[in-house]
Order: sequence, then structure tokens, then C-alpha cells
Amino acid sequence: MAEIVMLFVRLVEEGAGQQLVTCSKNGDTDVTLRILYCGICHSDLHCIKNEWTNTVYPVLPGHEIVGVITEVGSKVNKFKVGDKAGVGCMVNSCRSCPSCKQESENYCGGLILTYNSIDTDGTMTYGGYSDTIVVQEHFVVRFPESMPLDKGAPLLCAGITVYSPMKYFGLSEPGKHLGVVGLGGLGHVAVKFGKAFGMKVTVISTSPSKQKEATESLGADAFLVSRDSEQLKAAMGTMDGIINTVSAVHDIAPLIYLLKPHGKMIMVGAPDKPLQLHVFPLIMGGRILAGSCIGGMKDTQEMIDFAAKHNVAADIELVRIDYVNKAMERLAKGDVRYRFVIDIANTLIAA
Ligand SMILES: NC(=O)c1ccc[n+]([C@@H]2O[C@H](COP(=O)([O-])OP(=O)(O)OC[C@H]3O[C@@H](n4cnc5c(N)ncnc54)[C@H](O)[C@@H]3O)[C@@H](O)[C@H]2O)c1
Ligand SMILES: [Zn+2]
Ligand SMILES: [Zn+2]
Repeated sequence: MAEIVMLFVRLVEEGAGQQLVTCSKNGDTDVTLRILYCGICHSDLHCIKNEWTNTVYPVLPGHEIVGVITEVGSKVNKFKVGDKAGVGCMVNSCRSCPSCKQESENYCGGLILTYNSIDTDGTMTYGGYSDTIVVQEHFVVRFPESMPLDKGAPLLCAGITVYSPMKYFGLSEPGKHLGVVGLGGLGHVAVKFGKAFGMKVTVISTSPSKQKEATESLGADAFLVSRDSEQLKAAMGTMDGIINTVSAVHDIAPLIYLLKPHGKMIMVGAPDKPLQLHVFPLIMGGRILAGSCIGGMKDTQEMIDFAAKHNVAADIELVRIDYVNKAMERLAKGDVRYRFVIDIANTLIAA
């Protein structure tokens, strides 16, 4: 069960100005979290604007949730009251299909997302721009002691979304060359994981203004301006893999040519419109185009433990809850370095 106990937040578009008050009991295998921080993912923006055409209003986004546990059910054994914990993009799955059995709950046909999903009891799920959430313990991760709660929150979606395909597609090996397209919330975390894995990392971005921060602050080894065909030509055939995080329609053919033979481009960005692709860049060089959706719960725990060990966390701008509409406007323009995180505990006053 993932429901909001109380919410007082203005939302963009049709949800604006609504107050949702729902009550959810903490079941035997559930934990209740008092939410402290919640990141703002570009998926939240796609969803509130109904860009994927599946939004059920009023929608309450937020799937990068960090909080403190205030209640545990009688059968909960992973957590106790007072523990710091995180909730990402999913709150339930069937637990019995082949994907669930292989700890890939993210690919379960019965997956229930943290918000804008129909829960097992037929009610809608509501996300983390709120003060409390009740979640089945299997879908809650332990937050390592050394992980900052605010900067760690974005790892629960942005972090696992890049970590999982890097592991799955063999793009986490030292010495390999990783390209990261789009230097936003997901992209900047991909750079940090790539460096933590000991890889050579090249950022590919439309914004030359990001070059200095990509190489100096985030630790990237190189930077390519994707609109500069000379730069792209010089880097053709050099990359083992590319994580593509771009949120809008763009031309991927020149990016695929950056891959070595048998190199892989993994699409994690989710534009609302179809991309066009001539297949020649794939055929020539036997290159692979794939997609990936968040990651399973075991991998999410592994990711956050790895991140804590290697000092990987997001670069954030901490904002008040009443800044959320402004934050959405700025996110739409790419005006954030690199993730907004809402300071829920100090700025959301429950009615
Ligand atoms: N696959 C998954 O499981 C998963 C999980 C989380 C987010 N997402 C999706 O990933 C995308 C990125 O999310 P984010 O939170 O990092 O967003 P973000 O806004 O922080 O970053 C997106 C980046 O794409 C760049 N960009 C936007 N339009 C572009 C264009 N036309 N050409 C080139 N670059 C462009 C932006 O400058 C920015 O750097 C979104 O579509 C989001 O919905 C997917
Ligand atoms: Zn997300
Ligand atoms: Zn399943």
C-alpha cells in the first residue's frame, strides 16, 4: 500500500491548489515513513503535463523519497522505528512472475508505481511531495549511515536508472569508455557512477556551457558538443557504451556512430514523441540499441550501498515545497544543477 496520509501542496496544471487527504493503515508487512526529502525527477514533469497521456488527475508526483520510519508492521523484519529509509519508483509488484523471481520487479506486468498507478485495493497511488507514505517493506531501501539524506534522495530514481543498465550491459568495467548523453539529473549521476567504476567518461551535450563543470566538478574525462559535427566525427567508433538520458526528441544516429563495433546505446530518457532512426548506424558495426527502466529492489539496495562507499551522491538545489511550480518551470528549461530536492520536513506544514 502506498498512500498519502496528508498532503498540502499546489500542483501544476489540473491538480493545482487541491488538497488531498487520504488515510492508509500500516499493514503487517508495511512501514510508514515520515518524509524528509523528495527529489524532482523529469518524469514528474512529464506526468503532471500528461505528456505520456496516462495521467490520472489529481496527480501527486515524487519517487525519490527519503524519510524516517515511524511505524512498522508486526511482520516487518528489515526495519525498526527511527531507521532512515528510501522509496523509489515502485511500491508493489506481483512477487511471483519470472521477473519478480529474478529480482527484476521493475519488469513485472503487475508493477505498481509510487504515483499515478492503481494500487491493489483499487485506489490511486500518490507520491512523495507529501509528508507521509506507507509502503510494503520489500520496496523500501535501507539508507546507509554515511549517505546524506538530501543529496542521496535522487539516487532512488536517477541513481538506479543509470546504475542498473550500466551493470546489466557490462558498462561498469574499469577502463571501458562510457558516453553520457544529456547532463541533467540522470546524466550527472551516470558520470559519477562511471568514474566510481573506473571508466573513461565522455559527456555528450548540446550545451557547451556545461563543459567546465562536467570535467572539473563532475570528473568527466572529455566533453563533446553534440551539435558540433567535427567533434562527433573525431570521436566516432570510440565508445563501448552510451547511456542516453535525453528527455526530448533528438537525432540519435550521430550518437550511435560514436560506439565501437558491438557497442551499446541504452535509452533511459523517455521523450513523449517517437524518435526517427535510419538503421545503418546499427547495421554498420553490429551496434545495439536497448532500453532500460529503473532497476529491481536488490539492485537498488546494492546501488545505494555502492554509492555510499564511493561518495556518489547528487548535486542538488534544495527548495521549499512552495517553490515546486517554479522548480518545474526551471526543470523544463534545463535550468538546474543538477537536481531539485524538496525540503519536505522543514517546509511542508500539514493541515
Ligand atoms: N528509464 C527510466 O527508468 C527513467 C527513470 C527516470 C527518468 N527517466 C526519463 O529520463 C529523462 C531524463 O530525466 P532527468 O530527470 O535526468 O531530466 P533532466 O531534465 O534533469 O535532464 C534531461 C537532459 O536532457 C537534455 N535535453 C533536453 N532536451 C534535449 C534535446 N532536444 N536535445 C538534447 N538534449 C536535451 C537537458 O538539457 C538535460 O540535460 C526523462 O525523460 C525522464 O522521464 C527515465
Ligand atoms: Zn524518476
Ligand atoms: Zn511480478
